Amino acid sequence: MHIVTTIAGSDSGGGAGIQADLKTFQELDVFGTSVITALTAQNTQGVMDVLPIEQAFINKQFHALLEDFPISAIKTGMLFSSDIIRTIALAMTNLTIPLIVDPVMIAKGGETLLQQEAVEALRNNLLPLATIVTPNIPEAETLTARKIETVSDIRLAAQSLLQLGVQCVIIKGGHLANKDFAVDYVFFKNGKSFSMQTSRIATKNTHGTGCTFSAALTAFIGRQMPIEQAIVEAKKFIQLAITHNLSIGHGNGPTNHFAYQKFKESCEVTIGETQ
Ligand SMILES: Nc1ncnc2c1ncn2[C@@H]1O[C@H](COP(=O)(O)OP(=O)(O)O)[C@@H](O)[C@H]1O
Ligand SMILES: Cc1ncc(COP(=O)(O)O)c(N)n1
Repeated sequence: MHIVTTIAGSDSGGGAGIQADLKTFQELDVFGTSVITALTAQNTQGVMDVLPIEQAFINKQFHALLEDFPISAIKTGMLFSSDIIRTIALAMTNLTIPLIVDPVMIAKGGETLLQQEAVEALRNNLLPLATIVTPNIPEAETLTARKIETVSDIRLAAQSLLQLGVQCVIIKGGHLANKDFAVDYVFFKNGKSFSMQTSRIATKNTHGTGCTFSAALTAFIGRQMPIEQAIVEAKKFIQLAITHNLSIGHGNGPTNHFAYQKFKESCEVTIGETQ
């Protein structure tokens, strides 16, 4: 059994954060463990409050796992403050476990999940340790201090993130103004790149899409799948989870983690260039 870890915030509403990650891990046959960085009082309508966990206790959770389990992949989600980021970065130094960083910044409702002062720590302390970073467009803009409107802007932003030492950058196009397709762009340190296109699903139930995508990626990497195949399978997982989304709650409902195992054979991802 492969063991993977999510270092993220708790979403009491169950659609994003630690809860989305563990549900995704379970569906993909890996044993999920967690380091909780913050509690959120949250539902499909928004985040009502955030309670960050003390640095020392975050450290204890992480070391409890590292001392006991042969962890095969780690992902980070909501990290909230520069202190929390530095704690995680310090504990990750000298580990050779693949690290997937989902640079979560703002909830769908606009609430802050990463303090403004923490962006520098994310760039300078954590990204150099990352195997893969998965920003959406606004996150990539914040991390690179560049406006992103075209595919050429996406390529420049990815190059600037690769220069920090990340092995692979996936810029997710969920926020691009394309009503027909959801296209993500993948860039590797060795210069290789490709795009992944699926049909865009017209739904408001996209709570937790970024968390679920990066959790699926972490599970496949943890299962030792080759990195390019893991990225495409994670795109299938999120496409099916959005296609079969759950209309629960009064706001933006969550995605459906059960869909991949039922429908994966029928899901098409079109691979293209990044021009
Ligand atoms: N309406 C949609 N239909 C299909 N795929 C989508 C849709 N919205 C987002 N995605 C996909 O979900 C994943 C998460 O993207 P995104 O929503 O940009 O992340 P985040 O939740 O971090 O903002 C990406 O693979 C993106 O292409
Ligand atoms: C605890 C927590 N972590 C992350 C998100 C972001 O969710 P999304 O994946 O929709 O960007 C969230 N709303 N809450």
